[in-house]
Amino acid sequence: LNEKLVCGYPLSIFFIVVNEFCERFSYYGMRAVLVLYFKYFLRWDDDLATSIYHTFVALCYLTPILGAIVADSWLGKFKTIIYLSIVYAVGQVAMAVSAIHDITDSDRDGTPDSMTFHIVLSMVGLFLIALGTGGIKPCVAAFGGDQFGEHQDRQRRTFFSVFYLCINGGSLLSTIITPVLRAQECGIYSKQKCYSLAFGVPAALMVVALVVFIIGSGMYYKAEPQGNIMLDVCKCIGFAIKNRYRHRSKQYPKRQHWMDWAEEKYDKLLIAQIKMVLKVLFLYIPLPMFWTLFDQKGSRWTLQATTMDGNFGALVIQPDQMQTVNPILILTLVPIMDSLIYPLIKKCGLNFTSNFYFSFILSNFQKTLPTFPSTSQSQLKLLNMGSNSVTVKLPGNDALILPAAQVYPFINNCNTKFTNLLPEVILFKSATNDLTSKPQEGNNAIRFVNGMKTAVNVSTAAADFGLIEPFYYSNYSQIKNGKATFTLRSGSQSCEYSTNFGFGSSYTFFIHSTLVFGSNCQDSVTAVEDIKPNSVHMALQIPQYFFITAGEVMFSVTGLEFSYSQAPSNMKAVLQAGWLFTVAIGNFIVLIVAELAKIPKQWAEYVLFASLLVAVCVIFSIMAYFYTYIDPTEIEAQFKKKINEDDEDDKSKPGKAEVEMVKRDSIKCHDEYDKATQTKM
Ligand SMILES: N[C@@H](Cc1ccccc1)C(=O)N[C@@H](Cc1ccccc1)C(=O)O
Repeated sequence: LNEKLVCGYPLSIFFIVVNEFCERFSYYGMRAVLVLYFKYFLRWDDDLATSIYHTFVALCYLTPILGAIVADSWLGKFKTIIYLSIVYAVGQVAMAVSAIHDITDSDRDGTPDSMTFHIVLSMVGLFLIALGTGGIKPCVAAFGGDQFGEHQDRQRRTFFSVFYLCINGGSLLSTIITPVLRAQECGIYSKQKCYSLAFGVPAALMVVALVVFIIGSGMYYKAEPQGNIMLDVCKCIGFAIKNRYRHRSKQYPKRQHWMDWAEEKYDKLLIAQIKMVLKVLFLYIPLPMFWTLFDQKGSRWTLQATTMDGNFGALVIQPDQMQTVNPILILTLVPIMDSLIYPLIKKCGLNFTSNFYFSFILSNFQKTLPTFPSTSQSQLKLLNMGSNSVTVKLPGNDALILPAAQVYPFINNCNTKFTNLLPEVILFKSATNDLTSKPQEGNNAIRFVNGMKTAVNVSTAAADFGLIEPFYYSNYSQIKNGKATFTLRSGSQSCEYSTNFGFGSSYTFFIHSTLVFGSNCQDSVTAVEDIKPNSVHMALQIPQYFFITAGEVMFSVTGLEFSYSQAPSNMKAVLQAGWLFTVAIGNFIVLIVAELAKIPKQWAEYVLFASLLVAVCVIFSIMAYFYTYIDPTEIEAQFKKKINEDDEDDKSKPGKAEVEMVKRDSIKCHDEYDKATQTKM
């Protein structure tokens, strides 16, 4: 093994953790701006953008199986990492090139002329990235683990914690930096949002990751691949099932494990290794439920943040920036957990979920949405444009006193007739394209209704509402939070109207018929709140991030190490891939339940997830209680020793019946396997 040690750690792991830092920077940085690239550069709608995004993420966790098989059976981990990193870097470069609008912008108007070129190149890029990032993922962690000797268990555990810290250090930096890069303007002929830079920097980091990994080349311990192990595993399992079926009659004695039915044909060491793998894979069955919840951070939790108030005083947090809370918490929690809380929790055996808390927060924030009309109803607003209050009698309602410059919103059946409304009372029936959900990214959706007899032009620094005809309304425009000043113009006359906005509201501003242009038209515009601003503060998401991240630290960091330590020597990467496969299934559950099944009530969906997770926690605790830790190296050594002894025996006692030998070995090896697996978890 590795001879160069620094403080008891092999020097080679330095290159591996730096490689992981850069690779995760590259992956998360690119992912942070991907949906926006789809939406604003490729001009896809929300549904297509989110579907392709989730498919890409799921693919990234499916490809580890491919990488692991190649590494464990054919190329070895080192070469697999090198080759797939090259594929990965090419994919990142393809993404960066696909985002250069100037390439196909022959008319130089700032928009690409051949969208097909950009779509095809970016899809090829994403496919290569998924192949690269997924393919190397199980290899890098397992390769890092390989650098430690048999007696360096403690150091290996610390390595997996530091490895996790590097993942989160890289992802934290990139999720802060790439959105800033994207917001820059760049271009040769015309300036546009700089997606090419936002993808280019992650591409550069991937090249750095590859170079760093190659520099460490001379220092690594490189375990040799041991043939097409996965094919052998599949054949062996298939034979065991077939053989068991052939000998199903009661006259054949039972065997301790169903895999023992492969003994007639397969090496006992291989059978023992398959038993180890199956034992761990069985324990993985409930895991996808955790990832289902965990991966909603990127989708549901970010959407939840768009309905919250992100004003932190000097700092205004954007909804997608809330995701950085996860790596920040990891960077603080991993050291605390490792040295203090984790040993304590391990002693008490506590387990918890953040989802019930999450459901509680959710039920609160939805209160800022008004009641929208059903398909048989319409939303109407009565606006008194006069200077005195008026009494209005609505069909089926008591008389209503409507003060001057006030609006009365109500929902009514479509066929209701209104008669005898005073001339100064405007009946405003909302159009079918009315906003019925919170505006995106915490913005405010604003429109104007012109109650004057002349057309009025309305504009602010951030938006132009255009010329609004008499008794007509403008389209919605998005306004950021804070103070906004609107300029109202008619011919050469103008006046200004100012107001303050929070986050995620929608307003209709009514311009009174009595408006007189001058310096100020504060009293001649009435604001009607269609959707209330977000009243629940984004800081309230921090506890739910805390709980899910604490769960991640206890579950994911240890899981990485567990998958390594419990895997037989020739299937280390395969078990890492098995762990990542549970992440892929979790993502598919999100896709199916959250995206396709479309449970009508959001709270019901969360309660469903929370209940499932609680049930899964109970099942998992029982399974983990009965799991017995094994030492694969010891078991393998014993088997190898036994096989060598038997070979010697065979040479000295020629002609011994093969079947007899298989039976005897089988009994001995079972005893050894059982002895090595006696220690409970
Ligand atoms: N905590 C995450 C990183 C993260 C950063 C920013 C937003 C969300 C998440 C993390 O450590 N990820 C690890 C392990 C992992 C977790 C979930 C699914 C697969 C792997 C990673 O390797 O990316």
